[in-house]
Formats: sequence, structure tokens, C-alpha cells
Amino acid sequence: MRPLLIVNPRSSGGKTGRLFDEMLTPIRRILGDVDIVRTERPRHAADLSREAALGGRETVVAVGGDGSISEVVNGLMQARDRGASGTRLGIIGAGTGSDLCKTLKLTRRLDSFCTAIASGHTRRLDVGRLSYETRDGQRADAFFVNVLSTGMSGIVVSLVNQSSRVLGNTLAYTMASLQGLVRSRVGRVRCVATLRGERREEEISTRMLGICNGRFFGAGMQLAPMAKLDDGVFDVIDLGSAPHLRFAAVSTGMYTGSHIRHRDVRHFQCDSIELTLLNRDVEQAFFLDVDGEPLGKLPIKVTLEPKAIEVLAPGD
Ligand SMILES: Nc1ncnc2c1ncn2[C@@H]1O[C@H](COP(=O)(O)OP(=O)(O)OP(=O)(O)O)[C@@H](O)[C@H]1O
Repeated sequence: MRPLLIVNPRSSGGKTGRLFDEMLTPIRRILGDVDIVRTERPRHAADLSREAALGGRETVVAVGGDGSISEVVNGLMQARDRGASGTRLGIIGAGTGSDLCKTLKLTRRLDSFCTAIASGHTRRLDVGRLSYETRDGQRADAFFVNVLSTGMSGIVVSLVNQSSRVLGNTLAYTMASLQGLVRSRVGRVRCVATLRGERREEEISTRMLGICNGRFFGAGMQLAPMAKLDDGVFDVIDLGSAPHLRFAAVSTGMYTGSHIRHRDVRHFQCDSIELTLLNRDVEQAFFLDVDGEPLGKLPIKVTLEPKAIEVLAPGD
């Protein structure tokens, strides 16, 4: 059966939509015949990939950025919950950030993406299963494959999402990061985590906390330099509760990964975790960033599904 390409024409600021017809020639040369469907709205890629997997499609290829890949993973996981677990994920990275591609060591060139798919080499990735609260207070479920975080990053991702990006992505991210820093608050978060059945419970004071399956987030920052996508654990990174200026210095270390050695930063591993915000007055500063997309708020419950997705990518 031919691979199904799920194309997000709005990714990379609309460039994917404008250039896709040109991309098709090299894609067909390397992959042969493919089926193509373009997304028509946010979350559409999840519906399309779920239906494809339930229909027995062997390979579904996400053509877009981290948001699109995450949506396709959501669809594949929904199908897996209904017994259809045989679909492989391919990636043609066409986003602005492409953090998962960095973690997967996929070279950001169209022919390299296609060659990785055509090679048939796969590896299995852990996936996070998330229960969260929507902004209007309903419980909802989702999956993530890279990084879930809350605190400053949740503010930044919401601002980037709302921005028109007329002045370009880098500027949009820089402006949002500065505003995110100014608006960030210290949350008192009750954390209950388990690792292979061993439970820990504590109250954490933090401006930002990440539950990391992958290593990179926020367009190239290394929130969790030690994270591996298939090791059966989440690396939890707490960036601490320092005053704004010191916190700015700590978070800047994420560009190189040096923040991990800072005394304000804590790291621990778990395979399930529950977070509840105790001081609800700072709720606006504790929305979620789920694989680079804004999505709901605390309280959350996260469990790890080991090696749940098969992805066409080189080995680690
Ligand atoms: N037809 C559509 N119209 C509007 N939005 C869409 C459509 N299809 C998908 N989307 C949304 O586009 C958003 C951005 O997608 P994606 O993350 O793939 O690209 P990106 O932001 O350029 O890349 P990255 O996340 O790697 O920086 C996602 O929130 C997705 O839900």
C-alpha cells in the first residue's frame, strides 16, 4: 500500500503550502507513488492519521512541523487504543522549529527525509499519555512525543501562536520569550511521580517545569540534554523559582544545555507524574506547551507508553 502523506499547508508560515507541488517531484522520485491529503484545520492531521491507521495503512508521513508530527502521533495512538498498532510514522520536516527532527537526528533536507523513509529502517519511540484540563475547565486527553512543559514556556507558546509573525519567526519567538519572562510567576506545584513503582511526592516552587521524552524544544533549546526517546522514562526538569533576572540567566543556558549544572535546576526521572497547581491565582502563567502547541492547563496526569510508536528514522 502506498504511503499516505498528511501535509500541513500552514506549516513554516505557509511555505509548505506554497512549495508542496515543487516538493512532490523529489518525493515521488525517492518514495514512488504516494497518496496525499492536505489538512484543512488544526487537529485535522490527528483525524486523518487515525482513520488511515484504522484502515490498515502501513505508513503515514507527517509533512509539517512539530505540531503536525504530534497531531499524527495522536491519531496513531488513538488507533492503537482501538487495536490498530501496525502503522509506521514517516517524517518530512517542514516546520519552523523541527525540534523532534533534531532529536531523531534527521537531516533537515527533503531528500534526506525521503531517504530515511525509503530505507525502511525503524525505531520505536515512547509516547506520553496526557490527561489535562481545558481552558474552560473540562477534562481532556492527548498524547505527546517530545516535550510537555508548563510555566514560562506555556506563556511563550501561547503568545507565538497568537502573533501574526509578519515580522518573521525569530522575532516572534524573541518577543514572546521576553514577554513570557516578564509575565512568568512562581507556581507551587504538587508533584506525585513514580519510577518503576517507586513513588515520590513533593511540593515544587517553579517558574517552569518540563516533562521530557525528547531533548530539544522551543526551536533548538535543549531542555533535557540527557533525554532519550526510547528509554522508558521521562526526564523531568524544574528550572526553579529564582527572581526574574536570575531565572533569565538560568533559562538562557538551555541554548547549550548548561542550565542542567545550575544550582537552581533540578532533574529527576519518572514513568508517571501528576502535577497540580496549588496557588491557582497564577493559573494564567501555568498553561501547557505540548509538543510546541498551547494546550490547556494543570492539573495533569501523564503516563509513559513504552515504545508505542514505530518511526522511520535512523537508530540512536
Ligand atoms: N489547514 C490548516 N489551517 C490552519 N491551521 C492548521 C491547518 N493545518 C494544521 N494547522 C495548524 O498549524 C499549526 C502549526 O503547524 P506545525 O507545528 O506543523 O508548523 P510550524 O509551527 O511551522 O512548525 P514547528 O512547530 O516545528 O515550529 C498547528 O497548530 C496545526 O494544528
